Amino acid sequence: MPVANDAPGVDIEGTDADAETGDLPINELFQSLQGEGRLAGVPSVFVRTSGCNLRCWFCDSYHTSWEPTHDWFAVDDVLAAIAEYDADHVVLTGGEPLIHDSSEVLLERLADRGYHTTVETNGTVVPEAPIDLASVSPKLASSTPTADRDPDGDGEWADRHEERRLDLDTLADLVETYDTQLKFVVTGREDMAEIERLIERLRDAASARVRDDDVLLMPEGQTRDQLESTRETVADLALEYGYRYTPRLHVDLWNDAPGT
Ligand SMILES: C[S@@+](CC[C@H](N)C(=O)[O-])C[C@H]1O[C@@H](n2cnc3c(N)ncnc32)[C@H](O)[C@@H]1O
Ligand SMILES: Nc1nc2[nH]cc(C(=O)O)c2c(=O)[nH]1
Ligand code: SF4
Ligand SMILES: [Mg+2]
Repeated sequence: MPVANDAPGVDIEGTDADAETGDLPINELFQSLQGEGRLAGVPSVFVRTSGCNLRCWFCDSYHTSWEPTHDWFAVDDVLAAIAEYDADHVVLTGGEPLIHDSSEVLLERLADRGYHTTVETNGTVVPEAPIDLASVSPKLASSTPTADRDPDGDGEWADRHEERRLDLDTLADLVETYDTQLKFVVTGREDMAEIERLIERLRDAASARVRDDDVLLMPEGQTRDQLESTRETVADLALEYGYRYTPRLHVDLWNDAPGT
């Protein structure tokens, strides 16, 4: 599916056209190897919705967050596009896929058809839908688009991002409801205190167990060159703290090429 350039805007709360028509704003749909997390290396079809309720300064999917582009597709057409590929695994990502009500419909239909589903989410929304692996990436303070790091202006999103990025009850609800991995984008050692504190609070708040194994550290970097300077530090931190390390296989393999 092509990336559209002149589609109508996406309401950041996900309460716009999709609520009325049941359509989803799709930025891209492609097959690749899952590049991140527990299922890294597994051939998967990626469905990338457009629109996000956050604005990480480092977002590697700029055209779903800072400057969203998409075409609107009926859920049935998304399913037909997925069926074109010989794949058992589907990854629903974005943008933030769970701001769209129709993502729940898509996930129901994918489960009916026997697909294994992973949802890549920032952990601010709890859906009512079947998900095999909730790949939750809670956003740390180092993700906030302060004026000096805003890719698109002068920090006008910083306060909203800061207010929304973490909600402990929502994270607890997610880990209680789904098989969950917690995948943190790590920019450096400074992030570790916040991760440790968050995991501690989540363990207190949630009735489900959160194992060290469920916590993954992922180096920040949109390109091979950027990863070159972060990956070893993050690998060392995983060893030091006893959490998992996850590579960004797709970036190692294909750099920042679209549709990978
Ligand atoms: C584009 S996001 C879409 C899903 C959801 N909005 C989220 O953030 O989890 C997909 C994954 O890429 C990660 N990511 C985005 N930009 C990144 C970067 N510059 N370096 C490393 N990971 C990044 C996110 O944390 C998330 O795990
Ligand atoms: N190959 C590949 N693996 C991924 N895992 C999570 C991705 C995402 O953008 O959510 C992603 C992606 O964009 N490409
Ligand atoms: S939450 Fe995900 S899609 Fe949204 S800006 Fe951050 S990385 Fe990008
Ligand atoms: Mg990606």
